[in-house]
Amino acid sequence: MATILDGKKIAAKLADKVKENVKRLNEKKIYPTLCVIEVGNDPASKIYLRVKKNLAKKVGIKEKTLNFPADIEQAELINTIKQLNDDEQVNAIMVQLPLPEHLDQEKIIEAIDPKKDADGFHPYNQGRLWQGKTDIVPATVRSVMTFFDEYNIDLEGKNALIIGRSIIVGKPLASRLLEKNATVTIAHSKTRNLADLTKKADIIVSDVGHAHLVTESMIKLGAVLIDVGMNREQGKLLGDVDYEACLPKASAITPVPGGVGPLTVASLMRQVVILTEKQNYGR
Ligand SMILES: Nc1nc2c(c(=O)[nH]1)N[C@@H](CN(C=O)c1ccc(C(=O)N[C@@H](CCC(=O)O)C(=O)O)cc1)CN2
Repeated sequence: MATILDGKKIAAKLADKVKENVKRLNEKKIYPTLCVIEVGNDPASKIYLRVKKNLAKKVGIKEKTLNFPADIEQAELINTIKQLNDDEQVNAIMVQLPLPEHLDQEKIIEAIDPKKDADGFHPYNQGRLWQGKTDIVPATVRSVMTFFDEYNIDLEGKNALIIGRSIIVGKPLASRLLEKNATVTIAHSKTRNLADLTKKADIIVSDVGHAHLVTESMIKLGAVLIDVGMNREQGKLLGDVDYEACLPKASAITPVPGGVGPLTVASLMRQVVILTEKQNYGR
């Protein structure tokens, strides 16, 4: 039976640490501030933003959300980001994804000052990550790596399969796993015979948004399964991994909900503190 990797427990531990970090900054009259940009009224984003707001308040991070209508013009959004880049009261900026289709996500992310890039999605920070500089890391990637640390899951020489090649998870995670000396494969929508790859994997991280894509017959005995997928079906939240069926065969597994999600939000708060500390280095 697999060890259940408890995202809520690890998130609470990380949040306590972040709260201490914030207290220390406050003693120097530094008040970490996160500005969140929300475009439109996507129901799932609303849930995630509420979780972020609540945790920011709990750990003492100042948070303000700017909500724009779904039909906002790209130039106006980029202009707002530029103003936030210049605002000394703002330490960290993030744009909640997904964005409405008429907006160019790449251009919007590129408008964020890399020094205030809470998500670590800016090409400059993604490039630094590939060079092994691990201070600014996308929150979901930080969350996945924290599970390996907290549960002493050794990565050296292991076959790690990432399913999904987004800049939010798949690509930056590959660089972190390589740093830890795993042998990394990235599968994606055009991959043939996915099961051939999953059966050889010691570690599988799935982020494709396809409910129960990874089944019991596709994994090897003792595999570590990290499920980033979040699929809402008939009011239920399901992961990319068939959790119940894989539980007896895996050695460790994250549940959905209660796995990667909560730890991602705590990791974002950690990232806000890191950005604030870097901006105030020497104070
Ligand atoms: N700018 C960003 N946009 C998005 C990101 C991101 O990292 N940056 N990731 C996801 C959404 N996300 C954070 O923004 C996120 C997803 C899930 C959770 C979470 O706590 N999930 C709970 C379940 C909550 C529910 O009931 O739906 C869980 O897994 O237990 C938090 C944040 C896409 N966009």
